[in-house]
Amino acid sequence: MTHPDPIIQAGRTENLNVSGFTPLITPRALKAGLPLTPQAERTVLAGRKAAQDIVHGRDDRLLVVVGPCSIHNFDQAVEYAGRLAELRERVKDRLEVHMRVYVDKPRTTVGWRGYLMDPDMTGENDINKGLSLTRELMIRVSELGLPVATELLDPFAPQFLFDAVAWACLGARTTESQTHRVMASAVSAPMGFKNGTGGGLKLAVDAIVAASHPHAFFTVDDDGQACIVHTRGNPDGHVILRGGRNGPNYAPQFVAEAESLMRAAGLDPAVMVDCSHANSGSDHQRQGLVWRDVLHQRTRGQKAIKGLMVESNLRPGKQSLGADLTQLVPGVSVTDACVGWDETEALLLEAHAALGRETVSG
Ligand SMILES: O=C[C@H](O)[C@H](O)COP(=O)(O)O
Ligand SMILES: C=C(OP(=O)(O)O)C(=O)O
Repeated sequence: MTHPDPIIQAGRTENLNVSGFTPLITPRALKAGLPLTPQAERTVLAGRKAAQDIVHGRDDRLLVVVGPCSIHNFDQAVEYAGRLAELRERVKDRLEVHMRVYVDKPRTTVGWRGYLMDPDMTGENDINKGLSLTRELMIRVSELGLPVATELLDPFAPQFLFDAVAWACLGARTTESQTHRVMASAVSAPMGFKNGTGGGLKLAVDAIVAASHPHAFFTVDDDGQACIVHTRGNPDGHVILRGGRNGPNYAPQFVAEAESLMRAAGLDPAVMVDCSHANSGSDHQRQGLVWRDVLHQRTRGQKAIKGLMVESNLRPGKQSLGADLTQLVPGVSVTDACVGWDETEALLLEAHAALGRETVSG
């Protein structure tokens, strides 16, 4: 007698929840079509070195990672990058400015997964197109002399994109993930590790220690061949305070706690504060308050503060992603609310002035 359930009839035990497989371009083919240009390469190398020097205390400037919560439009991202590249030049003696080119979005439950995963924002998930557009954008941004900062989320993405990345981070949802820690150990760029969504700080320091050691994991090589990667470990990790379930964590006692946990782990103390997320209660109008408070701590002598992060876009606020994409307002975030360009410029200039006074008094 045959079983009534067709799956049991067929005797299948795998791919029961898979609706299809689509071939993915190889890293080599993607890079051959969109090679890193010499100018972009110079930006990546200089951006990495500057961030490494800041993290290890060899450079007194502040690392500023600023830009959209998520990229969703190529031209708007290039316009933003053009403005930020000019501003970077004006403040570069005291601030090392990198642009958030965040294309792979972790979600609390479900939602649009970002430009890399779904560049058309239709739910079609044309990842081949997302890879190509993201790579082209990262190269364009780097060619402006502006280093690219991004979140490391999808396990295969670095092989396609990370030659164009100057600074990377593990987000609050993945800092405790073994998969992501071992991937971080392979990354050539300096990396920030956020505290967990619950506020856990020790787990970020544990992640830095884990990622600084050699590991092995599996992924694909440049030819798309499945392979085991053996890593050396990433020595350039730092903590990012982003607040947690119990509220913000940018106040001096949290910075001091991060500093002492890092010292206890034998690491150079290096803390970046994310002015957004739980530190602003996701209210973009509060990012400036956090920015000023942290700057004040730094100019009053808290040298473990090495960086600041701001979610910023051409225009302030956020909009929801409806079915009719023609209704989207240009330059407004479709994920977390961002400060607009004018405020971004004001905040960076204010920091530049404040750090000038630090030099004079320090
Ligand atoms: O920075 C982005 C978001 O905070 C994160 O991706 C989670 O987003 P969600 O809570 O809207 O899903
Ligand atoms: C997702 C982000 O932040 P977090 O991991 O802190 O939520 C982000 O910076 O885009």
